Amino acid sequence: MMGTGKTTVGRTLATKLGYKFVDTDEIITQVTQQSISQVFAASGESAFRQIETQVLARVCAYTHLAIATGGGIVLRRENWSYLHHGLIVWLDAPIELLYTRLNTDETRPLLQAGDLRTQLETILQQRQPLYSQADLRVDVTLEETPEQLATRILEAIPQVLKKAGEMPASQF
Ligand SMILES: Nc1ncnc2c1ncn2[C@@H]1O[C@H](COP(=O)(O)OP(=O)(O)O)[C@@H](O)[C@H]1O
Ligand SMILES: O=C(O)C1=C[C@@H](OP(=O)(O)O)[C@@H](O)[C@H](O)C1
Ligand SMILES: [Mg+2]
Repeated sequence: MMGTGKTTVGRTLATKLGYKFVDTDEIITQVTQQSISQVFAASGESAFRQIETQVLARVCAYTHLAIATGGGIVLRRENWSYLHHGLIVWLDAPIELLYTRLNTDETRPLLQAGDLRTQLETILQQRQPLYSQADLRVDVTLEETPEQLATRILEAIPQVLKKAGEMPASQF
């Protein structure tokens, strides 16, 4: 979800892994030469989603890469086939934490109209079933630094891989 720390923690996680790092929003900004807000304003959300899918389709092919996506990446079914090239981490954060972080933020076009708490609740409710399809869920707390969160993710990954290895062939 927006504001959970994907961009920030993803970068730290990549460093810890010795991986390269990309953020799909940053690539979209580079390719379009526009901020995310400008893309939404000039071309609309649906055009943004199309570019987002194209970017994900490219970056998912790489190994040794940590990818931070935008929180809406889960919305298109097509994106899941690309996401599943890797291990999908869901940073799960309570509304209050998101509110604290995004209260004065103007860079997320989907949160600029109406009451922020209501907006966050509505979007999170719609997306929760999609986020829960991730391989690993990590609870985000206000106290933990990006560094600490990245360490916790790293520590949890072997368990996810072990579980996947234990799955009977019929699950695939
Ligand atoms: N663990 C953290 N502790 C404190 N602030 C954080 C943490 N993770 C992210 N932030 C801050 O919260 C805001 C949103 O983080 P960001 O990485 O952009 O989230 P996302 O990419 O998921 O939308 C940024 O201002 C970032 O500096
Ligand atoms: O959740 C979303 O629909 C979006 C999340 C944003 O990225 P972050 O999740 O990094 O804020 C950005 O892609 C765009 O504003 C739409
Ligand atoms: Mg981000």
